[in-house]
Amino acid sequence: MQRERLLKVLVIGDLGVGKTSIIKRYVHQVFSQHYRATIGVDFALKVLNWDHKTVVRLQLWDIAGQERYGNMTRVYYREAVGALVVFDMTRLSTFQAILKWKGDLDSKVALSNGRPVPAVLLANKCDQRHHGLCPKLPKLENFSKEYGFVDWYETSAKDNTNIDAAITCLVKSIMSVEEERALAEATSGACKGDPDGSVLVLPRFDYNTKEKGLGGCSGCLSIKPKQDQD
Ligand SMILES: Nc1nc2c(ncn2[C@@H]2O[C@H](COP(=O)(O)OP(=O)(O)OP(=O)(O)O)[C@@H](O)[C@H]2O)c(=O)[nH]1
Repeated sequence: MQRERLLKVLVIGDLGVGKTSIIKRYVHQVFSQHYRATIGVDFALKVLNWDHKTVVRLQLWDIAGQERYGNMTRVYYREAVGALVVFDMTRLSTFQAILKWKGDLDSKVALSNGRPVPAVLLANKCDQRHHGLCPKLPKLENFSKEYGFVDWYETSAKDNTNIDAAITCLVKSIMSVEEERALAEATSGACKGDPDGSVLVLPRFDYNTKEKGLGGCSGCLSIKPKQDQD
């Protein structure tokens, strides 16, 4: 029987960097030049046949760039297991904001062992490279390592460049964290409710009622939202 994993992934970054476009390209294979700012948060779901025994339900949370200074973000971040942190290659200010977004992420959600949730850095709109800031950017290879990103990609939602590759990289990283956790629990016998590791252990989001509930064993969630301080 196939196992199901529900993964909540955040897509964060400044206003207009292309978060919605990246999600639409990935989930629906479409792109629009038309810009309509996201209000609050939007969701998209993609189901992946990850391997012969696992189906991944990837829940992409499209968080409005304008929410950066809002009070709602802690709720959005809760129970996330990974993030795409996006900037626009043609706007330096959006790159300068990357560390604020990464800091925000790390301060609001962490793995149960206290480590940061996996995050991949996306330099979006690479089709506009000729108007871009490439010479002004630090080497993203070094930058992404230094600030704890799993990896980085130059992407274009418009041309469909590296969108699949970047998201697959993030999911791989999340799944390997999951495997490590499952292994640790199996060897320590910590998870009493799921002796054979076959139930869904991540939070579920009901798309019909828009309510969150826990799937499987609530005692062994792999992510732990930090305490609310708001
Ligand atoms: N050339 C080019 N334009 C892009 C790309 N991705 C997004 N855009 C354009 O950039 C604008 C903003 O894109 P959105 O996807 O709405 O940006 P967002 O980050 O979701 O914006 P907020 O919801 O306001 O935070 C739109 O006009 C898109 O068509 C890309 O890869 N290349």
